[in-house]
Amino acid sequence: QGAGGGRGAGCGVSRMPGGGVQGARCRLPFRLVLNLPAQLSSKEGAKGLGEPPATLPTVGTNLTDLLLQRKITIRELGGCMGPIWPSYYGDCSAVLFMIDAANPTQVASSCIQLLSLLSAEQLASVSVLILFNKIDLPCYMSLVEMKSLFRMQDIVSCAMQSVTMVETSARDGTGLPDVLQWLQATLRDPSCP
Ligand SMILES: Nc1nc2c(ncn2[C@@H]2O[C@H](COP(=O)(O)OP(=O)(O)OP(=O)(O)O)[C@@H](O)[C@H]2O)c(=O)[nH]1
Ligand SMILES: [Mg+2]
Repeated sequence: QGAGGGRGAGCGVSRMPGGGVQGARCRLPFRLVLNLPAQLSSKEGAKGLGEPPATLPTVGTNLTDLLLQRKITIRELGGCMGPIWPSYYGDCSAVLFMIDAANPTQVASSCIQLLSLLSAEQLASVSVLILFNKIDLPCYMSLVEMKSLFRMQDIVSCAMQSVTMVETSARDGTGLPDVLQWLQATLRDPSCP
């Protein structure tokens, strides 16, 4: 999800250029992280999110620092980088798996990618938040529809991880306070790696 809207100076968030991996441009309905509003900081909490930043197509990988209880770095990996996602698993404390809820043609490939991620040994003790994004679009699929299409009940009951789901719009900011609360609670948990 376009993480290029960096305007972090003085507001608790800084964005850095990508880590050097620049994949070919392609659009897939899933990726690992999201863009959070630049106003995000531990002082302001979920109530101070303000206007969401602009969204942009994902190119390669993007890094964003958030100041919560401590500094955390969010790495966004584009869907087309799926083959090299595992190289980042070892350094991961939480996973945000973002799905394009307005793209029914890619549900199957998103589901396969999700299953592969959930079955990775290195992520066995890492909590996972699934974001059904783009719910601002008129054609988006509801949470009930997405859960049914993904057979989410089966996936969650077989997963080693704690799996949570939320509907979001990176465009208008819907659901982002929930994402922030989940991140804070997850990272506060002593069992978080
Ligand atoms: N309407 C709407 N558009 C969004 C939202 N999030 C991102 N976009 C836009 O959707 C377009 C495609 O972005 P993505 O769906 O992230 O696809 P991509 O970045 O090309 O590829 P991946 O992130 O690797 O899947 C871009 O122009 C984004 O700005 C959203 O919540 N709502
Ligand atoms: Mg993207």
